[in-house]
Amino acid sequence: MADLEPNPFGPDQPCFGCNPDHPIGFHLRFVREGDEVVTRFTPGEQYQGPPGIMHGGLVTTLADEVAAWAVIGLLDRFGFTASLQVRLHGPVRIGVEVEGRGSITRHTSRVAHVAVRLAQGGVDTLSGEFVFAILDQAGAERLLGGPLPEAWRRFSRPPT
Ligand SMILES: CCCCC/C=C\C/C=C\C/C=C\C/C=C\CCCC(=O)SCCNC(=O)CCNC(=O)[C@H](O)C(C)(C)COP(=O)(O)OP(=O)(O)OC[C@H]1O[C@@H](n2cnc3c(N)ncnc32)[C@H](O)[C@@H]1OP(=O)(O)O
Repeated sequence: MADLEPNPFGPDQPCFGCNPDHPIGFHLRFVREGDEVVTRFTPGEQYQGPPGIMHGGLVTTLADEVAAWAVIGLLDRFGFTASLQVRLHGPVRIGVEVEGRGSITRHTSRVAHVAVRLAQGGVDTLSGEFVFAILDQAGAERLLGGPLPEAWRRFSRPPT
């Protein structure tokens, strides 16, 4: 098990899922366990939909972040979420630790497919399949609307 560098994109990155100082974000950190990235997160009351239950869209956001970190931590690339399919098997209870696991099911230099599972108390609450587009520097700059900071460039696909 190895801790992944918690903020490879630096202190100014704004991510809801993983910026450690985000005012309302998830503040996720990840470890690598073999071919998986793993996070643990206890949802607070601010993430409720129905009383006592985490909002399904936020559960999906949590899974999206796990999937994104599978690409970062296992492929050393940054992927932009291109599609996702999730199944919510059971409620995610507020105040109970969630374990999230992500792994790469297949990938090329341009696309990565990621499987995610979320569980509480060993019982699966979500399973999902995500597709990420891995862009070259020019593509990432077009999508982001400006130049990539130097430290982010190594996460892009080499130009073809
Ligand atoms: C890369 C440098 C580093 C950038 C770092 C950025 C930020 C860092 C800072 C802080 C962040 C830290 C952590 C963040 C962690 C997680 C955040 C979660 C992730 C996100 O929240 S991210 C935002 C939401 N996300 C979007 O905002 C994308 C909107 N969308 C698009 O912008 C386009 O839709 C795009 C670009 C996805 C595709 O555009 P496109 O198709 O024009 O691109 P392109 O042609 O290059 O496709 C390339 C290959 O992907 C294949 N492909 C595409 N889509 C596919 C699919 N659905 N299924 C199967 N294959 C697919 C094509 O078929 C082709 O494959 P092939 O080449 O083999 O034909």
